Amino acid sequence: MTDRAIPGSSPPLALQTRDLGRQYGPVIAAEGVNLSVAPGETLALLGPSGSGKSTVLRLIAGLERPDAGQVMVSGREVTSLPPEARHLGLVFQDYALFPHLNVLGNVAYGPRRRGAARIQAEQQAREALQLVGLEALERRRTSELSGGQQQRVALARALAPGPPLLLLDEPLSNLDEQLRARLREDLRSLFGRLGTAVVIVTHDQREALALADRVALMRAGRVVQLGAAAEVFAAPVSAWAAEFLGQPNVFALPGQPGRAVMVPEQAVRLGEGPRWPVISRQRSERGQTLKVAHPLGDLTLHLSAREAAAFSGPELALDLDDAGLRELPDDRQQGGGQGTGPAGLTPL
Ligand SMILES: Nc1ncnc2c1ncn2[C@@H]1O[C@H](COP(=O)(O)OP(=O)(O)OP(=O)(O)O)[C@@H](O)[C@H]1O
Repeated sequence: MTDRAIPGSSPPLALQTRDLGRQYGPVIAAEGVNLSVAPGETLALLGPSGSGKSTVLRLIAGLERPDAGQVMVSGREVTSLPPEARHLGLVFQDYALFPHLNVLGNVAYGPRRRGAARIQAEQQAREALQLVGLEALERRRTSELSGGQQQRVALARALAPGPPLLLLDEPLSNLDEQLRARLREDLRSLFGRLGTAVVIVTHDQREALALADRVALMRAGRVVQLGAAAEVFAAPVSAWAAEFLGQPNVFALPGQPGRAVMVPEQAVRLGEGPRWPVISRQRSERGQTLKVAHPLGDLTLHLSAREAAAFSGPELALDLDDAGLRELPDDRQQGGGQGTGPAGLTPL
């Protein structure tokens, strides 16, 4: 998949990868990965477990060497450089903080390593701690922090040297749902203020939609869709992509092998047309989740409390708005990206 062209006169892209590939024995972890991230832009690498997201991030970081392709950071080719020579901020899942250093010491570590004098490094560290709202805790030992606070220290540590590109691998994965939601908000506003380019790995669709300007959807080592976050979610390229992005109603088209149809809920008109049996009703946060036996397949519908009260019988009348349906290639049987072992990792 080709990313957009680089205009000649604009500032260099914060990141560009060209045909990046990495294989582990028979497993193709990344293949033909072309990404670009403009300064200040956030790109999410989204995909199921085993689809190659972390591999791509490690290749960008220099923690792994690619078998093929190139990595450019701020217009400079860095493919053969070690991580510390790439001037990147890294926050990985196991964000090990240094236990023998306090919060300030942890965050000042990066600038010190880059040659800053102690006073200057601590100044940069304090600015980074302020960005993540932890300036009051600079003297704390890291073992005396909550999980969310440790996560913020890790982020401040990555930000302190002022890297033009920040790489985050599932940065919210070890936190409970409430904290995740709060940090998601914080990160979004932080990215907006910083102007740093960000690549964030996530398998969580909501996180990608909340944080990223653009999304690269990965399956079996390949980028299968790349675009503005809202567009990717609204217009998935295939039945597999639609289901992974959370569309419950994707059905094989009868008599048309390899073709499927996606029925977005906006295309369902309740209370008109033929009546279909309701198979199940479940209470949800918003109202009710219904399953309706429709000739296309079992339709899952989310009704508000008011709609649920209005349509409470054993049957539901509904009509589909043809213009709102999307016909898609049905690639769901091709396997890959579910982390189910080599058989599930054949590239598309
Ligand atoms: N060091 C390694 N040795 C062998 N195989 C590896 C190695 N690292 C990754 N793989 C394999 O490469 C594939 C892609 O892994 P990767 O960790 O990049 O996926 P991911 O999308 O980040 O998954 P997750 O969301 O579970 O972290 C997987 O099949 C994985 O088992």
